Amino acid sequence: MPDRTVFRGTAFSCDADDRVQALVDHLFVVEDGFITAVLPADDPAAAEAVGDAEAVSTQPGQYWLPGFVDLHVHAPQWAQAGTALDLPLADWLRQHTFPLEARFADVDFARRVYASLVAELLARGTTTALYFATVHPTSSLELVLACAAAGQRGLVGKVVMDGPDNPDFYKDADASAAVADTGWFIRRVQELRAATGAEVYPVITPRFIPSCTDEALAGLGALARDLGVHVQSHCAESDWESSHVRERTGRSDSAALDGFGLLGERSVLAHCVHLDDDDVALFASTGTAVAHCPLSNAFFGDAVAPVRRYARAGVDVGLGTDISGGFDPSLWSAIRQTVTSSRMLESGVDAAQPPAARGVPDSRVTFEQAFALATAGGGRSLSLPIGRLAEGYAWDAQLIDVVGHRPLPIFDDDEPERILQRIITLATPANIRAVWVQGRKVVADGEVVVGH
Ligand SMILES: O=c1[nH]c(=O)c2nc[nH]c2[nH]1
Repeated sequence: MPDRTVFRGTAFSCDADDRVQALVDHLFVVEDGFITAVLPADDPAAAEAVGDAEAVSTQPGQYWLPGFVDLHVHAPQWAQAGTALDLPLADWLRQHTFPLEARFADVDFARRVYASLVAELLARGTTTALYFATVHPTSSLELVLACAAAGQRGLVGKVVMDGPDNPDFYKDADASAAVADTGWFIRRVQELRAATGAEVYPVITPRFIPSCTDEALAGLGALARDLGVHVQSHCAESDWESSHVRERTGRSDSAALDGFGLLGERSVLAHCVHLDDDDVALFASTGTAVAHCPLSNAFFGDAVAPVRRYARAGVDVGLGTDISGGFDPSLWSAIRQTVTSSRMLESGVDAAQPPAARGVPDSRVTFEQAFALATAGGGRSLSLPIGRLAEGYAWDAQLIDVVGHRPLPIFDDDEPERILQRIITLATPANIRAVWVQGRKVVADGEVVVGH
C-alpha cells in the first residue's frame, strides 16, 4: 500500500505554460511523495479520492506554495555570507573565498557549516538546492550527508580547480586527479541515494574556465557524456571572466564549454550575464539552463542579465541566491531582486541619458514571472518533476500563513492574485509555518524537524 496523504487548501502554482494559478480550496492527493490527483474540494469525486487517507488542511489565512528551487549556492561560502562584497570578483575570490574554501579540508568544520546552511535554506522554503561544495571529495560528501539528514533535495558537486592560476593551498593536484576524484564522488553519492532513498544527486562541477585546464574540462565533459549526471559551472559572468575565456580559447564562454561537452539538458550555468544571440541559441538548442543570480550580478556582473530575452528564445531559466556572491540565503529575496534588476535594465540607470536611449526595452520581469522562475523554472532547469503543485510532481511545498503571529498587512478580503503578490513581496521566514520535501515534513512551526 502506498503511503497516502491528502493536503487541502488554496494553493498558488504555475501551469504548464508558467502562468500562476490560484487553486482555490483544492485537494492534493500525495502517494509516496508524489501528487497523484489535484481536484476542487467540491468535486463529486473528492470523497472517494480522500478515502481513509490522512488529511492535512490549511487554517484560514494559510496557503500552499511550491517549495523553491535554488539553482546556485556555494555552500562553504555560508561561513562568509554578508562580508567582503565591496571587491571585484577576482580579488574577492583570491583574498577571501579561496582561503575560506581551503578550510573545508577540515571535515568537522565542513559538517558544522553545511548543517547550518541546509537548515537555514529549508526554513526559508528552499526544498531543492544545486550546490557547489569545495575541491575536497570527502568533505564535499558532508554536504550530501547534511542534505540527506535534513531531508532537503540536494544536488552537490565536488569543485574542480586544477589550473595554474589557482593558489597552491587550494587546488586539485592535476587534471587526472580532479577527474578521478569527481568520479569517486559521483559513485559515493549514487551509492548513498540507492542505500537510503535520500534525494541527493552528484553534479560535475568545473568551477569556471579560468580555474580549470583544458584537460580537466575535456575529462569532465567525457564523464558527463558517460554518466548522464548533472553539470554546473559559471558562464559569461563578468567582463573580466568573459574576456579571459575569449583570450584563452578564441571563443565565447558558452561555445568553449560546449566544445568540452559540458552543455546539455542537465547542465545549469550560473550568471550568463554576457550572452550574444549565438550563445542564447546554443543554450536553447542544447537544453542548457541559466541560473539567474541577480543579487550577486549587482556586485560582480557588470550588467543585468536579460532573462526575459533568454526566456523568449526558449532557454530554461531559474533563480539562484549565489551564496555568498549574494549575501542573502532567501530565494524570496532573489525573486524580488529579479524584478527590481529587470526594471532597472528596462529603464536604464544613467539619468544623464535621454529616456529612449537609457534602457533595454521588453526586459521587465513581473512578480509572477519571477515566482515562476523560482519554482517551475528551477524544476525544468534541473529536468526533475519539482517546482509545481500538479499531478506527477513531488509534493515539495511550503505552508504560508498570512494571519498568524506575524500577519501581513491584509486588512480586507482580497483577490487571491493580490494575496499572492503580497506574499511574494512581504513574507518573511516567520510566515513559512511548515515545509515538505517529497511528502516528508521537514519544517514544522517554523523549525527544521528532521535530523536536527
Ligand atoms: O559569484 C561567484 N562565486 C564564486 O565562488 C565564483 N567562482 C567563480 N566565479 C564565481 N562567482
